[in-house]
Amino acid sequence: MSKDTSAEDPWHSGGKLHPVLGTRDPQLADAQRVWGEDFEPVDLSELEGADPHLEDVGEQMRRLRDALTGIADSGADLAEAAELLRRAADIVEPQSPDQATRLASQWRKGGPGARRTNPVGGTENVIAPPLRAFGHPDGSVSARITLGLPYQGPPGCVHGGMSALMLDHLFGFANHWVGLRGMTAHYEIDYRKPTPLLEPLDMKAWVESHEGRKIWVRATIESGGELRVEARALFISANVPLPGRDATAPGEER
Ligand SMILES: CCCCC/C=C\C/C=C\C/C=C\C/C=C\CCCC(=O)SCCNC(=O)CCNC(=O)[C@H](O)C(C)(C)COP(=O)(O)OP(=O)(O)OC[C@H]1O[C@@H](n2cnc3c(N)ncnc32)[C@H](O)[C@@H]1OP(=O)(O)O
Repeated sequence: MSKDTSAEDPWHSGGKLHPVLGTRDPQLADAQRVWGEDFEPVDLSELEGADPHLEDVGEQMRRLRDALTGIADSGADLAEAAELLRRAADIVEPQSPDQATRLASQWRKGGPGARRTNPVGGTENVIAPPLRAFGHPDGSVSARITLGLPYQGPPGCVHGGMSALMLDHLFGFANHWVGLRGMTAHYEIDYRKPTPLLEPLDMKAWVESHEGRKIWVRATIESGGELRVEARALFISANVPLPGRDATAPGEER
């Protein structure tokens, strides 16, 4: 029988989590305008105050990411920016512990897990689309996001892999919102209509059914009131070893 590790373990945590402190939340007001004042974000783990400089670096890098994409034929002079960025990298790189150390530190007991850095919505991950999920009383979760040029696939459209990535992540939230968790085992996706860049996308995910270790989830992406993507997946409740923990850590349990 597994012991309850939920209080100390970011991978095993269940139930309602708490907001990430110190994180800017530009999407909450927008989402509440769309879905009503009572829609709450799916709470994330309460983290000790983020380093404001780290948040700021992330924000400046996202500004650059968005400003750089497609700039090539504009005549912009980037020489000074390149030099400043080289200096910034020269400052940060020597201070950054090796990746194995940073990985383990994310998964320490009571630590943040990968929430700050995951590739969907991680505020400290500059490649992450800024997805913010909201939990609904009916057990579903939703997110509204507008993606820019860095996420382009077909002309003017969202790359299908981005849609798949965001929905897979939203499945994780859908599980979590109803107290389940698992690994994606099987994932099927139908792209019904092109998904536009630069226009709001409304995503929804929910647990359809679950039995034993199997959790079936569904999700959709709509834009302009039209269905663009629908997906279904099977999650299997499973544990994975946590980086930096010894072999008797909860990752071994099932
Ligand atoms: C993710 C939770 C995070 C928690 C953090 C907490 C709070 C954060 C808040 C919210 C969370 C938000 C976001 C979460 C982030 C991301 C979500 C994305 C999730 C992923 O990014 S995840 C990575 C990709 N994922 C993998 O990397 C899995 C690799 N894989 C395996 O690790 C194994 O494959 C495993 C463990 C899946 C099963 O292995 P196993 O040995 O434990 O079990 P076994 O094979 O016996 O299967 C048992 C029964 O499932 C059936 N079954 C199995 N596979 C099937 C398939 N494909 N199709 C149809 N049926 C299948 C069997 O047929 C059998 O059925 P039956 O019992 O009826 O015979």
